[in-house]
Amino acid sequence: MGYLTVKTVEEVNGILANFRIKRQVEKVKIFEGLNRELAEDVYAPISLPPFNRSAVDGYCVNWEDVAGASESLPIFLKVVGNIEMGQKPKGQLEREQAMVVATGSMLPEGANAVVMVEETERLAEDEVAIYSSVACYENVLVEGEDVKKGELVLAKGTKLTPENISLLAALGITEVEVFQKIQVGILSTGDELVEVGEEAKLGQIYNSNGPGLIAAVSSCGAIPRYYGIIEDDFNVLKESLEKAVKECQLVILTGGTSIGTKDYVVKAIDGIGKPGVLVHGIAIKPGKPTIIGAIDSTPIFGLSGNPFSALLGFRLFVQKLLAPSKEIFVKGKVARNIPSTGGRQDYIPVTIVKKEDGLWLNPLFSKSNSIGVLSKMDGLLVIEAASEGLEAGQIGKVMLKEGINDDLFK
Ligand SMILES: Nc1nc2c(c(=O)[nH]1)N[C@H]1C(S)=C(S)[C@@H](COP(=O)(O)OP(=O)(O)OC[C@H]3O[C@@H](n4cnc5c(N)ncnc54)[C@H](O)[C@@H]3O)O[C@H]1N2
Ligand code: MOO
Repeated sequence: MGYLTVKTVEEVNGILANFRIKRQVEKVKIFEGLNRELAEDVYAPISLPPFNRSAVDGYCVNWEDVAGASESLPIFLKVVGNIEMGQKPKGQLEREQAMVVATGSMLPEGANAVVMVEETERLAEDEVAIYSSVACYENVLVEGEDVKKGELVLAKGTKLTPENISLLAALGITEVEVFQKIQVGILSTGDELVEVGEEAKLGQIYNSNGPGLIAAVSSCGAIPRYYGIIEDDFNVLKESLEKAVKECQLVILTGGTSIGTKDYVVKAIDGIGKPGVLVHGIAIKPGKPTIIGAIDSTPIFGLSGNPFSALLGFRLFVQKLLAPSKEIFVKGKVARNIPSTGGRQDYIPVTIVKKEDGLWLNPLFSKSNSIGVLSKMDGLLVIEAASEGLEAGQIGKVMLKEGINDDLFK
């Protein structure tokens, strides 16, 4: 596998599309199900509503008994009882009878409409005047009109939202099978790194990729498992990678992707199993030496150690597997000429200014090692590989930074 056989982003996306991460299944209580992905089809065990219910406060009747009733020509019915909320009606409703119902009460056999209380007058304990006619099933929530027993209500793969959880509860379902969250191993490589909180001596730098990637993984709904800083030693790296591959369903390494004497990531991946390294070198800037491989069904990403490249590699490739279609793009005019080397997709940090004539994009100075600029930017301007840059005033496409209020730019 040669480093110089650089693949295009489209080719890489084609490879990623064939990845199938092994997902375990677990049962969770619906109270804990928010944002989890169903691992089973859910069929309705009961209908909704489960029985005919009144939609209003009033009197349940047989609609034919009150046909033609009006203010000037009321129809008188015999009141034979009250239906309490949550109670099964005692007996059925005979013709020319009425029962008092509340919004949500179960209707008795024989009742097929409800007259609202304001269209009636109670004349005596056992008599009510009805001043308005009703159609069949008027003011009735009919059994099964919302969901039919046996119907497929939520398909496997559906993400549980508050609405879905409410539906499961309405159906009396307390637990569902969901996919376990994907566990993502994160390994930082580099002898120059120290963990934040420790003392960085001259020549050393803080490991910023580790915490950044932990956060990026969490924001995709996966579980980060951090394996710390791995020294630049082939055997140590191989051992640590092997452990992470065993314990996780996806692994990310940063650093050691280039072709320096201590860049062991390619060798380590190829050394622990098949298919091994599939990509080494992608036509993007920054992030050219990005590595993608797999051991059985566990994808492994070797992201460049450079912080900008590492986080870009995460968003472009790792995120495709963990949380596809999370990206939000906007278009705007570039404020200055922006040259770009053709043949590589170029990502340029920009701030976005909203003016009367639309959005304007101001490029920010950056290198692949930049990190301060990533917090200042609003997003990354994408210059396609076929383009050699954009002239001031030309339209460009920006991938918005995560968490930015995209309403500002609509
Ligand atoms: N002779 C060549 N040298 C390099 C090439 C090349 O084609 N030929 N490519 C350059 C490019 S482009 C990139 S990108 C880098 C890739 O470097 P590595 O992935 O091997 O990463 P390192 O060398 O370990 O580190 C690069 C840079 O990033 C800093 N770093 C590393 N890890 C972290 C971390 N966890 N937190 C913060 N910063 C980190 C590291 O100190 C270096 O400054 O290779 C070029 N070289
Ligand atoms: O490809 Mo590298 O990430 O530009 O420095």
